[in-house]
Amino acid sequence: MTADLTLDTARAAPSQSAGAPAAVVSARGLGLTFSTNDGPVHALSDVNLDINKGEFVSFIGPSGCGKTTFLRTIADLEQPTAGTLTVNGMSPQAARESRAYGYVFQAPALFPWRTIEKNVALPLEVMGYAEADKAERIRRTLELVNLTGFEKKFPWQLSGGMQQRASIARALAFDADLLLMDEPFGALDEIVRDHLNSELLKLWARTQKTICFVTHSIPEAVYLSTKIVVMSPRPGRVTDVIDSTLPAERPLDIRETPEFLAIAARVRDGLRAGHSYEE
Ligand SMILES: Nc1ncnc2c1ncn2[C@@H]1O[C@H](COP(=O)(O)OP(=O)(O)OP(=O)(O)O)[C@@H](O)[C@H]1O
Repeated sequence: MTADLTLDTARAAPSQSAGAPAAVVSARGLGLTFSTNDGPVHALSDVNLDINKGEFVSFIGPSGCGKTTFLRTIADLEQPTAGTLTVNGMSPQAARESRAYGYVFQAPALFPWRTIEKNVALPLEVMGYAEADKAERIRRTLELVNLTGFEKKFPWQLSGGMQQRASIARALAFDADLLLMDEPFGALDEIVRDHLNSELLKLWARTQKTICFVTHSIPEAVYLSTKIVVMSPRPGRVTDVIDSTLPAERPLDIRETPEFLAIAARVRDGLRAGHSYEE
């Protein structure tokens, strides 16, 4: 069953100032059907969702439930075939043109022939930032992700976790308020992932960005998020939206608390309900 997806927008995110929450992303009846040689693929169906300023929202669900498609639609890399989607109150195209978001991909996607600082500089070069401003932004964002001192290294001289931190720095360099992260830590081992999760939470608290984060991991989703969006495939739809009751301050051992485990259990139930083992 598809849950009532009209969300509680009154619950203030930690970084939000008083007053009506501003929806950074708003989807109403959003659908996206791909036409393929094998017939239509319903990647997204009737998605209704508001993501407010300063929220950390995770998208979780089995392979093919439309998580990446939803992120790509926000980023104007895919076009909806039904419903509406706004980003900062604008069309996704207008939001993209106003550089509303930074995108962090599954793999670090750094250019191997560029140093770390030159990789972070890339979007700033494309956008024509002045030299001094560019240098200051590179310094600041590398400091944010704890990569000060690694400016002149090449990506292949860094560990996988450090490379992914450099990708995050690149996505943050031009001060977009919205960060779209598609399974950024999926390929990393658990210890590194734990570390990056807690670093990401600190970074989020410091920068007050709105973050949309795709993951397959229940603990990761529960640990990071103010809101967890559970999705199911065929057609890709939202089956549950969980507002986290965990405090903003989250040491890693919060994952053993009853409150954490209760949220994780609800996510697991949502995933089970939408999962077919026959396919
Ligand atoms: N360009 C495309 N053309 C046709 N079908 C597509 C295209 N992109 C995605 N799909 C299909 O749309 C559905 C949703 O895909 P999507 O990548 O959004 O899922 P996902 O939840 O991100 O999966 P995963 O967890 O495996 O990354 C899948 O059935 C996929 O095969």
